[in-house]
Amino acid sequence: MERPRRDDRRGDKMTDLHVYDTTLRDGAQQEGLNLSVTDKLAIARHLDDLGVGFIEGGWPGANPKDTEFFARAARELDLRNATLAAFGATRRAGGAASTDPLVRALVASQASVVTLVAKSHTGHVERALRTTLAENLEMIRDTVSFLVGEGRRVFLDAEHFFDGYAVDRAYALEALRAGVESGAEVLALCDTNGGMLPSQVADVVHDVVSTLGLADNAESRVGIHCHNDTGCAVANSMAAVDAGARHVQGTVNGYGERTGNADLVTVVANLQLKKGLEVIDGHRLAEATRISHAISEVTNVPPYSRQPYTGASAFAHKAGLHASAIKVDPDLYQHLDPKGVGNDMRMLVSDMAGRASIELKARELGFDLDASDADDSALMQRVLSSVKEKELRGYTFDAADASFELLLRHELDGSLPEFFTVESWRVITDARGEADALSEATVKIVAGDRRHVRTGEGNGPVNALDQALRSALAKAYPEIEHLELVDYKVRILDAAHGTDAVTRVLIETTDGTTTWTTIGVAANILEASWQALIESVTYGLIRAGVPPLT
Ligand SMILES: CC(=O)SCCNC(=O)CCNC(=O)[C@H](O)C(C)(C)COP(=O)(O)OP(=O)(O)OC[C@H]1O[C@@H](n2cnc3c(N)ncnc32)[C@H](O)[C@@H]1OP(=O)(O)O
Ligand SMILES: CC(=O)C(=O)O
Repeated sequence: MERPRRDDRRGDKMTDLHVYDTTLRDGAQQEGLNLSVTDKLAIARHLDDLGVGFIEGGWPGANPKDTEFFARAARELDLRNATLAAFGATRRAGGAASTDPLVRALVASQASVVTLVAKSHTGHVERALRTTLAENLEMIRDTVSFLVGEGRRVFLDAEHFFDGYAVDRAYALEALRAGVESGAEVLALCDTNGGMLPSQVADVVHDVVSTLGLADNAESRVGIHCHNDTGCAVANSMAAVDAGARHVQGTVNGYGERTGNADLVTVVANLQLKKGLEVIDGHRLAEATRISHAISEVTNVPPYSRQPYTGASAFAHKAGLHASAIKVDPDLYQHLDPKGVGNDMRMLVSDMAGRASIELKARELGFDLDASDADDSALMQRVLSSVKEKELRGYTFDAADASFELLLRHELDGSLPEFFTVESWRVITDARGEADALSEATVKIVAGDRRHVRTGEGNGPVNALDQALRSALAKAYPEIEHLELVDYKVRILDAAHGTDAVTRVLIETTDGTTTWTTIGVAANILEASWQALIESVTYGLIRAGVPPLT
């Protein structure tokens, strides 16, 4: 086995600040997030593309999956930017690091960096470890020096550091000293319970840096690891860096135990784009939105639309007043150019829109309208009135871009391209004995010069309608085969009316490259679904460039 080189400095970036990712370890401690070895390898590749300095891969020896991850990583991962770190704990009380099976597993992982969680809070030493304060310091010294002797760079995660500092500052600092004196390169101060506020973090980090003499050029550095229980994980990380921390930990999308960890992308973007510290290559930061979403695909946790910088709504504008100023200069309502993090500005059209919103949205969709032209201006007013009137009835166009585009096209051309006419549709649902209920739909349409009558079966009425409609259109429009319904959402509006309430249906469709959403609103759930289905198909055929009947 090739011995890892302790002088491998790949994780050290141009600005002297480590960007240390723990998505695969602390991120994986999030409720409901479960990664296979293959998922972890895929995420590691994304993190390397993002340009982080270190990727904490997991805890080898603690479970077979993480052990296998490191074995496969050694064979399969060709990291260009990042260094892989193995996470583990100091040795057991009363034992020896050299014979501790979990410490040996860290060595066997072949990772050149080992991050050790160590106790620095007297109460945790006495009550959780159930050992003496002196033995805990010995556990740190023994484990760090053993791993350094094995050629590893050792980073120390001082667990519950801030709480421990409040209870017994001298002991918390003593735990760090034990690490430094044994060769630990990083002393990451952990806000394990996530209860700190930025001013507290700043004061403690400042004290640690000055008391232990760990300012800029010292061999060891102070790091920060924050949880988000006060909603301050990012702010606390920033405060720590301001106070002298030179190693910052976090996870992509803020995954982690309880309320999560500091979102590393937000921290990096703040450091880079707000404070001018080049902590990762600039062109890599411009991939951040794509990478954050790609990682969401792997974790199967839907992306949070309001995630700072990378969320779908991070640069989406709904209010008419905002749009009218953005028309003059996007900077008037944006804190930076979304391109810096690979995101895009979007205009949302709703009942809060004004004519400027319609003009900008139309431009985003490829229609050049000019507010100074009287005809265009009148058209924008008609579209706006139609949007507002429909939103009053339950439509919501900011969630249904494709339906808005159809409405706009209708106003522009006086009608929509007609691909088919609907004669009738109906659905029956049949339940027999213990078997699951099945639905059957019949659709009668005219497409081209022929009438098509088709039935479709499905596990629900909308599925059956979709099947029947596709079957009826397949001959005239073979392109329909590429369209797939990927999501269906129903909301009952004004529930106070019970079954008389209005139903809003949103349907998301894909053609394999793009997805779009259409909307239907009606008293009857099937009628609302049918409207959304018809718009989804119409939009799909327009996108595919299919010539209409009219
Ligand atoms: C703050 C953090 O998030 S740190 C990361 C936490 N992550 C995890 O716990 C996930 C992986 N953990 C595991 O798979 C298991 O807990 C293992 C394999 C590590 C240990 O499992 P077990 O041997 O069954 O022990 P168990 O989980 O019940 O208890 C943890 C033991 O580690 C000890 N321990 C806790 N922290 C440390 C430390 N920093 N150094 C040494 N020992 C420690 C505890 O005192 C306890 O000892 P005990 O068994 O003598 O009571
Ligand atoms: C080490 C770690 O994850 C913590 O203290 O939160």
